[in-house]
Amino acid sequence: MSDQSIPPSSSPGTVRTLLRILPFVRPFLGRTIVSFVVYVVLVLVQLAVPVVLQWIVDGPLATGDARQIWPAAGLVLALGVAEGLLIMLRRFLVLTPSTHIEASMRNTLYAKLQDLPVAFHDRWQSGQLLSRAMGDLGTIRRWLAFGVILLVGNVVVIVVGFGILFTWSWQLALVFIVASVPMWVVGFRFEHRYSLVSRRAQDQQGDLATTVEESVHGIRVLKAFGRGKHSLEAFLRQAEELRGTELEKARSIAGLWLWLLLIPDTAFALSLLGGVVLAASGQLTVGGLIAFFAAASVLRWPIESIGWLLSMTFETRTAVERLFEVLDEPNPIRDPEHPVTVAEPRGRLVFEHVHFRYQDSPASVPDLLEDITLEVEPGETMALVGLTGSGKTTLTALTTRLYDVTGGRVLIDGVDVRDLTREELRARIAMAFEEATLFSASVRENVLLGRPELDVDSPEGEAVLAEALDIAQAEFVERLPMGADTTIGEEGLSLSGGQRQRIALARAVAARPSVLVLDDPLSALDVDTEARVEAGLRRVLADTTALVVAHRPSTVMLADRVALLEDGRITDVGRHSELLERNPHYRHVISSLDDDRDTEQAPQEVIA
Ligand SMILES: Nc1ncnc2c1ncn2[C@@H]1O[C@H](COP(=O)(O)OP(=O)(O)OP(=O)(O)O)[C@@H](O)[C@H]1O
Repeated sequence: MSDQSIPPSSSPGTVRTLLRILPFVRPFLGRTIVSFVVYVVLVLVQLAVPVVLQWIVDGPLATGDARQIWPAAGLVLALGVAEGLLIMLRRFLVLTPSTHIEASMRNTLYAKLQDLPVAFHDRWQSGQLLSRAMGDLGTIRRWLAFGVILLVGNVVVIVVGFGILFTWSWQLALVFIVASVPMWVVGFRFEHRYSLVSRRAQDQQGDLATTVEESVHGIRVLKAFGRGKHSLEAFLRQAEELRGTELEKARSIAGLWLWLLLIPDTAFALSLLGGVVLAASGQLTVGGLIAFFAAASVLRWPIESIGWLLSMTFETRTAVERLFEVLDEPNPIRDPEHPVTVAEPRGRLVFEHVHFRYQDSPASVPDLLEDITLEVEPGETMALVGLTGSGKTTLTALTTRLYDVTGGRVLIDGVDVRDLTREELRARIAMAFEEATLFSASVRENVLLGRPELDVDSPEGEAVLAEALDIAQAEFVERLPMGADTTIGEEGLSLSGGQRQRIALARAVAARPSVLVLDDPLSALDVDTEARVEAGLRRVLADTTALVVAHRPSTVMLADRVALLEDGRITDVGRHSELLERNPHYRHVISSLDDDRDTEQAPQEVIA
């Protein structure tokens, strides 16, 4: 089971949980109530047929008055037509609201996922989120369209129906009701068992979705390492587990069904016995007896349906719980109540006694970043250098609040980044990562992602695009089948690692930020292309502040100054040549970078 599950026993009751979707339902509450009323009227119309029957049997049939038969038959026909029309009306009324409600919940969930910080996404499996956005919301929609209306409607109808039965014969009605009581006991016992197993099944579906997603994503690795069979076996194990849980669910429902069929049948049989005795002793008319059983037959479906409606309701409760586990997730990285704006953006980036530790790191482990103080002046390019795992990527992530500092401050142009709205902050600082993520959209849309104010097809958009592609040396775009309009990303054309990185770099450049944060975005490029990209970047970086994580000596050469990160601390800052001269650890890092990444370039060339 996934980490995200909570045992239903520790969660609030079913009704309270289900009521949480009320804000989404409220705009359609009127229509939902009307469809509920229509359903109750529908079943009451069905219940009216036995009343007419009784009247026919005890009236015209008993007296032999043929003239009254026709109006009675006409009434039964009218009731049948009314029933058909009401069924149509009910379906029409429920379908539109339920799809709207599902869409609005899905939009809210998506917006929440976008808003939640990276730390949340670090913890949650994507399949679990996917299964909530698709499967769970579908379950809620089906319940809103049919489940809740049938459930509440059927309960009302059962109560009214029992009332009618009482007016015909209180003795028979009593027998019928008493004999039905065990059904409610079975229903209550079912709730707890079914909630547990239904939660487990929904979590396992999420885990399975994660496995499918991961293996589709990592298909190359699986094939390259010949792990397809192993991965299939693991998948089958998980699928088998889910099948077992689904079977358990089905068995649980089957057990309930047994009682839900057996009990009304027994109640029926007992009242039939009593009815015959009452009719024989003259305490009940024949018409009354027929009407009683006709009405009891109409009540059979509402009584029997309670079983699956209950299971549907408990499944929906689980779906609602799973939905709100995400929607309730607090977001510590929020916009300030009284945001400040940077009056004159110049691009001065300052880390002031910054501390940081990941949320899940044990208390015994020291902070990952300790007392970082670093000033990057406007227009300056600062390279961050350190051994692998020293915290370079983490430090860059603090600039745009992908994570918040746990101590100290990050300032841009003198303003704490937490005092700006996230929108303003992320307009001031653009990032490019080593792992270039592209979206299923055209090259143009991917590159201009950070310029929402620009019409992508306008001449201005075209100019920004051309300049950014030129700086990133992404001239290959012209040779794509539809140039910059070619769809790339998962649904489009596959690009090489280096091509992807250049598009991502162009995206960061096109955002025209005051500060550019580059986390080793040139790692997949060959030396020649890297040199050309660097020349292009030098033009941009001349008036843009840049913080560049360097994994290659050649990237270090791009920088005005270098900050050396050693075990989470900045231990030296200075020009590359100065550091080489005075800092043995720097020499060690540079030569190890050289060995790791740049075997084709001699160390002397770099140091020179
Ligand atoms: N999301 C995360 N949650 C918990 N720990 C993390 C997370 N991301 C990174 N770490 C840990 O933080 C440490 C520093 O990682 P970071 O990626 O910042 O180092 P780096 O210097 O950029 O490394 P590299 O040069 O290999 O890219 C590592 O020990 C890593 O395991």
